[in-house]
Amino acid sequence: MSHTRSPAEANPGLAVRELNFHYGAKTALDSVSFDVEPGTFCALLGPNGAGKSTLVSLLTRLLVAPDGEISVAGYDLRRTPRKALAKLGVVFQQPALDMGLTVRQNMTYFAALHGLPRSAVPTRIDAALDRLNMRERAGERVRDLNGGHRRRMELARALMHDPTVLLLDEPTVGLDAAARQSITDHVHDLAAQGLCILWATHLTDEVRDDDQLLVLHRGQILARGQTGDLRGDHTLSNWFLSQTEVPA
Ligand SMILES: Nc1ncnc2c1ncn2[C@@H]1O[C@H](COP(=O)(O)OP(=O)(O)OP(=O)(O)O)[C@@H](O)[C@H]1O
Repeated sequence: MSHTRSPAEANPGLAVRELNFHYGAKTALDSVSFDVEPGTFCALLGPNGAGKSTLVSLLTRLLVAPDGEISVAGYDLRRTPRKALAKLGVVFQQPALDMGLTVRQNMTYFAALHGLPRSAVPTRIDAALDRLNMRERAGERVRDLNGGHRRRMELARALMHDPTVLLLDEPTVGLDAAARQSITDHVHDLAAQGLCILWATHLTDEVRDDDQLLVLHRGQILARGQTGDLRGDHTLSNWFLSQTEVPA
């Protein structure tokens, strides 16, 4: 069955149009619209309670919005969910790894969940681990890895099915400064290789001046654009506070 492409589906990366979501009487997202093009690192910056997790849940279809439109790599998430989700990689806030299995065993298990052809799995795993400089860790048990390497493994796992869009929900929670830096560097490299990245965070020091920025506050997009242009002469932290502070 064919259908007319919507404006959102014209974006080969991620497109969101007029998304609303309510928990009972509580509005969590209010007319949220944005685009992230391939080859772009886009930070979704919002204080606690802004609606970031709700948005991630809608993008991954854990929740379904009553209206609005989401398109992943040109596939509408409502009309063609399997195709859209096949183009989406996700790193959730809470690690989901079997500590007793090796890196390769964890990834093999995940490949099966994705329905990747058995014969292709070893090559896919090696390629994904190479992208994160993790191949030499393939035989180690996850419990023996440090927090930074565990996260890198999860990133590699999220890339195994070759997604176009990569979604990360506060991926540096619980990591020390060096590991945080390493993960942010790796994910910027992935954007430079052509991936479309949406990185949800409440930490301004994870955002660079040439990143795209979406500021989410109380369910609404308050600002969008290139980070350096938006912050002007202010530090990002001060500018962000001025955007999101609640008058006393
Ligand atoms: N299950 C729920 N029932 C009712 N309200 C909810 C529920 N989940 C979230 N909310 C509310 O919706 C709003 C958005 O929450 P959400 O968790 O999406 O924000 P967030 O930006 O991810 O915050 P955090 O960084 O603290 O996780 C908040 O006001 C929150 O209290």
